Amino acid sequence: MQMEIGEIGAVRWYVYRVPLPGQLSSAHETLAIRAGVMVEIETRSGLVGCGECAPLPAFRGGSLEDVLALLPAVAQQLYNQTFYSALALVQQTGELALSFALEAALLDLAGQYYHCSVAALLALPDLSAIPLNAEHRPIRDVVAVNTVIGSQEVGIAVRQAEVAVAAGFTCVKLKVGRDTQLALEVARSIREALGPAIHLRLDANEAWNFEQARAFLRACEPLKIQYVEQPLPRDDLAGMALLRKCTTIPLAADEVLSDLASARCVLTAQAADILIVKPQLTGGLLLARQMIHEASVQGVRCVVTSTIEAGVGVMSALQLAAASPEIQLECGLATLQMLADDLIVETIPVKHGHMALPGQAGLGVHLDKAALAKYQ
Ligand SMILES: O=C(O)CCC(=O)c1ccccc1C(=O)O
Ligand SMILES: [Mg+2]
Repeated sequence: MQMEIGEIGAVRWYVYRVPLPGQLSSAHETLAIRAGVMVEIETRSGLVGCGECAPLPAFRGGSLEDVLALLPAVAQQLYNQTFYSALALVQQTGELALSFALEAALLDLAGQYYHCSVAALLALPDLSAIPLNAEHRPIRDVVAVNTVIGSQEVGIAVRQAEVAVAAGFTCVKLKVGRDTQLALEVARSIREALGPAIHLRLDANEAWNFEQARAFLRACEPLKIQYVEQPLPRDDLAGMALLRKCTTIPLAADEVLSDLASARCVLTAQAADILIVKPQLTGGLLLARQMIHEASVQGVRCVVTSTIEAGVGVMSALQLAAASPEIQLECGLATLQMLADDLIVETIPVKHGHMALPGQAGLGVHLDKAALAKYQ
């Protein structure tokens, strides 16, 4: 059964720049401002879907300028298209972050049309045959999430971890820099301060070479580390595969993942225990869903994270996590409070280390036009 959502009548976009008042430091950079573009797709019947494109070229992928250069032509192509032909078009824009945004907007429209969440659509085995009148449900309504602490001085990191745990988080992700001695000291201090029950994961953001990573992981073994993200440079799949054999701490792949092909390379090389799936950077929710499925079939667990986008991007990623039965680990979605504004009308609360779907059709969020004007 094909959908009758109606033809696309308008595509609009809003460029934004939002500060991160507290900044976020990693081995890559210090993030102080986040720039992106919100998109809206409107059907001739008056449904409006939204999506968010927030490239992060310092991490991977193209720039916002690349996206803005492409967007007018892609928008032009979308006019008068029906749902499935539009979906096929947006999956190959040439910029993964733009594909993510436009696909999310289309899924938002489809969810509104079918009175179900985007998570429920993503949980369907086949989107090309959405059963009419079926009861569409997501896999779950609530997703467990971690807090994230930037790389910084020991005392500040410990205090931030304690505040997060007092607020109900049971999983803390710590960014660690190039200095493995300092990284060890911070990890040890946080473990001592929080006790043994809290899940503690580390993100090295490619900071180390093989010998540094091996020594660090060995020293970390008593600290009950949940996993370490991207200890080695992204290209070093062989190094990752070898490092996995040298430690009992699970290793996660992040920077190395872009499209589905890159994930398949990681799986084939047995280079990770866990994939960090950032739908903003992998080319869309449907592709990310496929990535999670293929990883799980091969015994590799997945974590969905934001890229510190505003509310539309974070909600898109939350819908993906809620649609994925394979995901048991806490997801990296509790990042909105780092931004000066979430640019949406709704708020997406984090309660006791969990984030809930809004219980609305589609994505369940709407652009805050006043906030977009303020941060344009
Ligand atoms: O995982 C999280 O909790 C937050 C997401 C995050 O850390 C991140 C956000 C933007 C870019 C890179 C990364 C990363 O995981 O390295
Ligand atoms: Mg990471």
